[in-house]
Amino acid sequence: MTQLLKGTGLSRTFRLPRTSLFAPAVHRHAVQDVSLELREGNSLGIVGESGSGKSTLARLLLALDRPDSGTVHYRGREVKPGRLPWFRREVQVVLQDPMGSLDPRATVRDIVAEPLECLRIPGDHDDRVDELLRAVGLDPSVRGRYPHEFSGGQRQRIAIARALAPGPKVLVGDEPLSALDVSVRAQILALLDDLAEAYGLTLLLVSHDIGVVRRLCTDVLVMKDGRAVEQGPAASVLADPRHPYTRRLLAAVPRLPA
Ligand SMILES: Nc1ncnc2c1ncn2[C@@H]1O[C@H](COP(=O)(O)OP(=O)(O)OP(=O)(O)O)[C@@H](O)[C@H]1O
Repeated sequence: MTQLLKGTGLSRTFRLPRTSLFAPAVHRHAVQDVSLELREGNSLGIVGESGSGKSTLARLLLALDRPDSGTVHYRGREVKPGRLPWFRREVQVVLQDPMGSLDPRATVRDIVAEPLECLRIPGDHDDRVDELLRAVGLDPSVRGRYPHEFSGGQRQRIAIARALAPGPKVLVGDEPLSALDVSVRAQILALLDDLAEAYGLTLLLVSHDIGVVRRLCTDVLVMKDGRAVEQGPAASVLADPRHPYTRRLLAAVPRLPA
């Protein structure tokens, strides 16, 4: 299977603001020496408690932030923050908060067409926007409306349509369901599952919800205090976790009575 995204020895430390004139500078090791591989057709779930470094790791892999050490490669080519049109066509992202990630002054048409225009992708953008809206379960007639006119779930559908616009191979989701009502989560989860199948997407999903990862991912990486404490096929890691932290995470997942 072709290797798509690869992170090697990634570390990122943040210097926190001093809390007083005399307090020593504090450094937060958000990600420490993490390596991972994403292979075509597989999907990787990054799980861990809040603050374990999941989003920082995702930002490094998306080349939205620069590691202090380590490298990111896509199909063997090194990726560094900067103008990366070739990489942005291949790897797209859906963030947690669809309201925060959609420009309130832009119409749905302009939001979904943004990557097509920024990446100068040829073709009829209006037709492509309509096709993408249909793919995410929205009627193309909504193209002239604004984000505030939609529910949270519909806004996340718009964000997903935008991410799919350039025809990416990899879709990164940073907690794409956690800002949504519980009733809507299952719908967006099913949509991501269907789209991954229909478009042959490789997913990289950051989630604190192991149920989501169990449903969508073939592989899992468990983060604790910035380190990857366990990684491997989801079926074996989630059925027979080796690390006590993974066991604790799994034990914290509420189970519905059969
Ligand atoms: N820009 C930043 N400046 C300072 N500290 C940061 C910054 N970004 C992240 N951190 C710190 O790095 C650590 C890891 O944060 P990160 O957001 O990656 O964790 P997370 O697992 O995604 O958590 P959550 O699920 O709550 O989003 C946290 O302690 C966080 O406070």
